[in-house]
Amino acid sequence: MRSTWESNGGRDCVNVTSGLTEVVVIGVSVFTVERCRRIISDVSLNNSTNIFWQECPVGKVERQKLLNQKGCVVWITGLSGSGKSTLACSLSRELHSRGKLSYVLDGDNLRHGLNMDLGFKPEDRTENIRRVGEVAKLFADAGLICIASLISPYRKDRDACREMLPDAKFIEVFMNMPLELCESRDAKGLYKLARAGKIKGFTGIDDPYEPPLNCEIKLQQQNGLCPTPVDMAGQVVSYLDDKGFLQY
Ligand SMILES: Nc1ncnc2c1ncn2[C@@H]1O[C@H](COP(=O)(O)OS(=O)(=O)O)[C@@H](OP(=O)(O)O)[C@H]1O
Ligand SMILES: Nc1ncnc2c1ncn2[C@@H]1O[C@H](COP(=O)(O)OP(=O)(O)O)[C@@H](O)[C@H]1O
Repeated sequence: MRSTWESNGGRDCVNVTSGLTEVVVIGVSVFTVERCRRIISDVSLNNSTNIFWQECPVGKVERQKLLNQKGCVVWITGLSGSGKSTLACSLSRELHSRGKLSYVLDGDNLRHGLNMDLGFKPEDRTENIRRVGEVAKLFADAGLICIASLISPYRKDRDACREMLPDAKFIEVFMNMPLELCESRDAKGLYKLARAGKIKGFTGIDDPYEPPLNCEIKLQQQNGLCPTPVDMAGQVVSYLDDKGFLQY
């Protein structure tokens, strides 16, 4: 019998040749060398390796000039019923009327297609937000004002999207509406089902919503009244205008 010790990323690994079979011992596990080769091959098939970035002669700058605007992502977060979709539509309409190109990525809608394989477990929500962040980044690169409206309840997931979009191109809009207001609206009857225990893990009821710590725009009630969707869209448009996104 022959054996050799090798370092394996900090873990010890012993390669043993006994009779006809060469095996690899990692910790308490024993693998045949053939099995190890298959694992390594699977890893390199599952993770993209040997890939190269392709440049194109028409780039973001050219697209932005054509559109006379700068690509960015307006990320609307808040409880179910806080008015995310309503604001997204109102904002999109207002931008359109000013001749600015936008596109709405709505959580509910994306769960009918791109994200139809995902549920509402924390890891599914994280993957949901990651995918939408990547898609939003592509839209911003295309030069559009991308409006993403998702509950996006976990701060770390929203922050990960922010990191994908440097240079202040990620504009987080927090619908800071009290749970009582959202629940009283209950446009889809989901709060009622969640209170009755018929939906588990509902945001704000038995799953957490982590409010942003430093968002760009916070929308809330004033003197107990919710601003109209048009007023709220106006606040976001003013922000985009001030920051120079509505021209090139
Ligand atoms: N468990 C649970 N928790 C929260 N919401 C639920 C749940 N189950 C279904 N729904 C409906 O799904 C919509 C939220 O989808 P999102 O993709 O925005 O959610 S998340 O960002 O991944 O948390 C949400 O839409 P909005 O009401 O527009 O927010 C709900 O209609
Ligand atoms: N600014 C607002 N003022 C009054 N009602 C609103 C406002 N925004 C939304 N609503 C109402 O609240 C309900 C939930 O709005 P919605 O946009 O679907 O929320 P979300 O997308 O966050 O679930 C709808 O019935 C909508 O008409």
